[in-house]
Amino acid sequence: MNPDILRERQNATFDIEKLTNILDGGAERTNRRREIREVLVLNDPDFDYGTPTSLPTMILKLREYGISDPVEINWYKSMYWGTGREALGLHYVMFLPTLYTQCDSEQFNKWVPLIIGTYAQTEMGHGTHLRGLETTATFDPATQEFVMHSPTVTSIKWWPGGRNPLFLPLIFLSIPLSASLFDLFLSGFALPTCSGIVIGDIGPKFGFDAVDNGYLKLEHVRIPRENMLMKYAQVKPDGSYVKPLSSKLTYGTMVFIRSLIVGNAGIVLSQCCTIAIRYSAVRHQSEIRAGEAEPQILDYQTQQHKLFPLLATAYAFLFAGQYMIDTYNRISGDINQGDLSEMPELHALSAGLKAFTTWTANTGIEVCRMSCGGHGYSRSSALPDIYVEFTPSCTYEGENTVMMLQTARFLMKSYRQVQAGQQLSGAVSYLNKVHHRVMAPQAVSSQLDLNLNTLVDLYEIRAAMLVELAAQSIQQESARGKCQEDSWNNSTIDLVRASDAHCHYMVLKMFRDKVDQIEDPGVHSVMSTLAHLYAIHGMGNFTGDFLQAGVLTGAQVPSVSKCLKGLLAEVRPSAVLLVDAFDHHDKMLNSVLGRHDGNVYEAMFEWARSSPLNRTEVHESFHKHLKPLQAKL
Ligand SMILES: CCCCCCCCCCC/C=C/C(=O)SCCNC(=O)CCNC(=O)[C@H](O)C(C)(C)COP(=O)(O)OP(=O)(O)OC[C@H]1O[C@@H](n2cnc3c(N)ncnc32)[C@H](O)[C@@H]1OP(=O)(O)O
Ligand SMILES: Cc1cc2nc3c(=O)[nH]c(=O)nc-3n(C[C@H](O)[C@H](O)[C@H](O)COP(=O)(O)OP(=O)(O)OC[C@H]3O[C@@H](n4cnc5c(N)ncnc54)[C@H](O)[C@@H]3O)c2cc1C
Repeated sequence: MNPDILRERQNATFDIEKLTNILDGGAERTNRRREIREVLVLNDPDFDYGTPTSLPTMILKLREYGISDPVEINWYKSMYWGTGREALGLHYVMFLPTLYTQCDSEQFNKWVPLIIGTYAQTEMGHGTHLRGLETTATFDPATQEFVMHSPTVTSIKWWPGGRNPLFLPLIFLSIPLSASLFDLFLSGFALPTCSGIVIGDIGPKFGFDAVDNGYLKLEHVRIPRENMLMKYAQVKPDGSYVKPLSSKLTYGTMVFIRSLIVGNAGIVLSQCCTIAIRYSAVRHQSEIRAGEAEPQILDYQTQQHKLFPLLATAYAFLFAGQYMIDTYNRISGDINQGDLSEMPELHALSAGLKAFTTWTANTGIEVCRMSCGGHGYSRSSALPDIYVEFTPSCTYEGENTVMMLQTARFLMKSYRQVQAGQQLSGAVSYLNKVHHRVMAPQAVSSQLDLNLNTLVDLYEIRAAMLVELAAQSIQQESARGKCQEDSWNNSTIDLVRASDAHCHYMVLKMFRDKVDQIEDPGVHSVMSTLAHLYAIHGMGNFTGDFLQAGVLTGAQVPSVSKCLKGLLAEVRPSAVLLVDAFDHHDKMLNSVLGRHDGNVYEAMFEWARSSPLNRTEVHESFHKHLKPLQAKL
């Protein structure tokens, strides 16, 4: 083991295993996760980590081991595929959940165990604006069929992931918005068995290469009436349409995946922090005091300022992810029972947190990569690949700006309800104080009050102020004679800013609530420090907001920076231990820089020597191109 890493792991001030248990949701789940990882994947003789693993093998293994719990399936798959994406991930996270939530019982029994499918909603001309989708589904009572048609080039379905040319059951969204299971069994390779179908691949992408994203053009293709998913809406044999309780029930799968993405952002950021902080513990460079040995780069304050707030953010997002999926499960259970009362809040929370966490993590991955210098740019670090695979999450499942505006829509509606004298509950209950002017800035002492509860209150006041400012912008636009839509559009910068602040407050509040639940004194202390660091770092980034909200004075601004520096120094001794607690296995991280043993250089040399470019002493291109050229000179 590298001596630096060894030293970093001595004198731990908290029980790492207990922190890992908290992240997993208990010691039993940690043990089960490790059993799946060590016994069922790594020690499985059929599993050769060096070769691409096949989906059928994985599915048969899951059945052989009796793994059916979605969380355990995800543990198995994440070990199986490492940090990359799996080819048919969309089948698991969108196609199946749509069947589970949108099929009536007869359809469920008919399709769920049998097919692998994709989710074809986006068209070349529309991804965000679902009410703009052009694909038509016209019911023909004479034949009891839907005629599916792509009337324009912009209506061609574009992006469906895992568009396996062999067969292609699709969840299809078409006008009127309904989800029809569009069974499309193609024989041969991409040669449709029935006329009217044109499919193909949309071509090379920025990354996401494990997933083949395709296109699908339909020319009056007929599918049975029974292929419309009929749990919430039905078309009867006589052609009459039974409306769903809410047209937004069709959007349910997107809410589910957005809820998953929140925790996934925390996982990906924790992977990158593990790599960058372990590497920063073993990398020595330059000097702090002349004549002394080159220090660990983790001892540079700027390196700590790059990485430790991200470390705190990774923990914050992991806890937010737990809260999000628990909230999703609770409210979707109510929706299943016909109680749609909290559906708007679930949509606003999942949309906002999906955007907030993916934007932050996306930037954070790049900070981690650049903090590793040149070696961070090497594929051996795994950081470039992690970035390339994660960055589309800011676009798919709801483009982030649009998602923030959806949350803003809910905040404005809530603000208007408070103005009308209603009492709010739930995540926006803090807006009640705005109406009663209880939100007046607290008497801010000359010293920064570092109590975590106080910091949460300050974030709450900041969010409320920005919600009120956005609402006032809309009112001012209206007062200038703008119509409602233009007043909204002319305020969208303020609206996104208000949603961002609302999400920031929510994440800090969840972090504080999780810390309050931690009983072990050592773990509580180190997590409390990280929560403070998360809050103070945000206050440093958005000082203007806190000044504008009147909860920070100009005289206090220097103490924000001073406090931040103190917290960085406080985290320093525990940094490696805090990433160890994420418990990412070397095989899954697949990073020379992030190895648990810290033996980076030896591993990097081996990694480079294994490159195909080094298979021969002299590359064949010399003999093929340079040598003949030299002979002519
Ligand atoms: C295990 C780890 C997993 C990690 C992640 C793995 C990733 C896998 C790979 C993923 C591959 C990608 C797949 C895709 O991208 S699939 C396609 C995704 N597409 C979208 O998300 C489309 C985004 N657009 C929309 O959702 C809607 O168009 C939008 C919400 C933006 C607008 O809808 P609409 O125009 O119909 O509604 P309005 O804005 O007019 O609002 C009207 C009211 O409806 C409410 N509303 C809107 N959506 C919802 C909803 N989903 N639930 C509840 N309510 C909703 C809205 O709030 C309005 O209400 P009020 O009138 O009361 O204000
Ligand atoms: C890797 C990847 C995988 C995908 N997989 C699938 C899949 O399997 N199935 C599927 O159906 N789709 C899939 N998609 C498509 C994805 O869902 C869409 O790209 C996404 O919904 C964004 O829509 P868009 O591309 O139309 O972007 P647009 O909405 O055109 O965004 C372009 C710009 O317009 C802005 N904008 C749009 N509307 C507004 C507004 N109302 N207010 C302010 N600004 C606005 C956006 O903020 C953005 O800056 C995938 C996409 C990617 C990148």
